[in-house]
Amino acid sequence: MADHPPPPPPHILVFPFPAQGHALALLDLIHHLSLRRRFSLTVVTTPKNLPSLAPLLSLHQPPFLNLLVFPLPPHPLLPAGVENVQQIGNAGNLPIITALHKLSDPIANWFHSQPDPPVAIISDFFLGWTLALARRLHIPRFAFFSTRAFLASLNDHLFADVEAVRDMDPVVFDQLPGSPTFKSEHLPSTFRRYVPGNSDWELVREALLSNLLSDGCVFNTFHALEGPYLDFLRRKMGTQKVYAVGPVSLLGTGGDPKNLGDHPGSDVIHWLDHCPDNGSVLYVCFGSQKLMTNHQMEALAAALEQSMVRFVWVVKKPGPEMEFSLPDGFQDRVSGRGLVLDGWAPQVTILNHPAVGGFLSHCGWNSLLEAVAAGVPILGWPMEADQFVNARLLVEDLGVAVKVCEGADTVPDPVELGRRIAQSMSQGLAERKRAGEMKDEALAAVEQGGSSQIDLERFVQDLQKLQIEEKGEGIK
Ligand SMILES: O=c1ccn([C@@H]2O[C@H](COP(=O)(O)OP(=O)(O)O[C@H]3O[C@H](CO)[C@@H](O)[C@H](O)[C@H]3O)[C@@H](O)[C@H]2O)c(=O)[nH]1
Repeated sequence: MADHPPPPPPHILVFPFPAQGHALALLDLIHHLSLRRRFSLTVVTTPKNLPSLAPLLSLHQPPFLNLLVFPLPPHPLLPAGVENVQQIGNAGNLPIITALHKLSDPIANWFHSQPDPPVAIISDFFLGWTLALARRLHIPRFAFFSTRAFLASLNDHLFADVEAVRDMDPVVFDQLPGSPTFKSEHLPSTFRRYVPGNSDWELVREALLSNLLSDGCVFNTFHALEGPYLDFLRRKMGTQKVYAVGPVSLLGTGGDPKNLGDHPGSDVIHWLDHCPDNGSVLYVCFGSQKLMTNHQMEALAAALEQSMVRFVWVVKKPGPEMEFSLPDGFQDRVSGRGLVLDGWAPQVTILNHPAVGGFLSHCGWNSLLEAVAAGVPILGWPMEADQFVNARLLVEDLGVAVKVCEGADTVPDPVELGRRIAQSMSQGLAERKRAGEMKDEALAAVEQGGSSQIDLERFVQDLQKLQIEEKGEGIK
């Protein structure tokens, strides 16, 4: 008897959230899932977000990687043409989440028109409403977290009973591992900005609460960093389908900005190549969406100048036509030891350059993990979102970071910040040794037999079983 042809690869619908700090990590995971052609993935996006998928599309094509493009539904808080949080900063999260929710029906209609519809949805944790969509379509939903496992528990705890913590300060989380305590001003921005009864905010609240009710959760973290929180989530969700697969920046080049044609990175690498290979360069970057005020820029410029350290500083401009405000003559005075880059840099490549030995960061989770994976100590300036909570882990619990400033609107004292920078870049820094140890743990996690590699393979196998279940081939 002739052999049956192999079944087609499982079709999965993937829905990234259009913010670089969310999407790049999921693109790295998509890249990994697309390798060896084990899946047929359909990625939901909007027209203006297509360029950010270019690196992925240069590596994978249909039928293994497909796009499903919808115009972004309008929202009164979204200026025309804005489709990504990077364009308007953190305040863009709410209207973009709400606008994307309106794609529920169009996606369901598309699903029903497919000869081979998806057997699962993998979607960003800001898109928790996709759980209701998945239930409608009778398929499982896996939440992808571009941030840490602890944040999932924290958000769930905060939004489950808002009143219980509303007036508490500090807030004690005695049901979470380690019973952490945070000042209320350090809690995630989504919670601090939440307006009870407002329909957009209620959607966000429900979406965040849907994550731990989903069929599984995938985290850009690794066991050695967050073991107790991952175990807590497995108990809370009552499933082993909690996968820690990070650092995803080590998985491949799915979202690596160095592949983007309009963000050339060769000049900065060339510049770094001419610096001594001794970790003497400080890399300064505050993620993809934080726009600093002129006063903050001036203070930081003065601090960098006074520190006398070598540096690469990525400066985000207020608009394509606008200039950033640096003190007069600054670039001339730091010429040869400081490089200012306009808007975007190949961060992962820079962090892994041997000349780089420190990272002044806002403590966005991806930046932190990328620094950990590169063994670079962090000089933390947490500002908003989950950044205070992340800084706590890196500074107090793991000892790979020092805090040099805090607050989204803070204008640091240049003399003090310059002194802290100079001190932190010294070779004797204890955090430098710890960063080297954490790097070894991160690399071990993604190697064959490592915790993240095992979880990734579990995830792949669990997704493949769905196809077999769907085709009625016997997995119970
Ligand atoms: O010039 C740049 C700037 C950023 N990046 C990349 O962009 C990502 C930025 O992510 P992250 O460090 O997490 O910062 P944000 O863009 O600010 O991310 C948002 O989303 C994260 C979670 O997904 C949160 O942890 C942050 O607090 C929140 O601000 C990282 O992969 C960086 O490598 C570059 O490659 N080049």
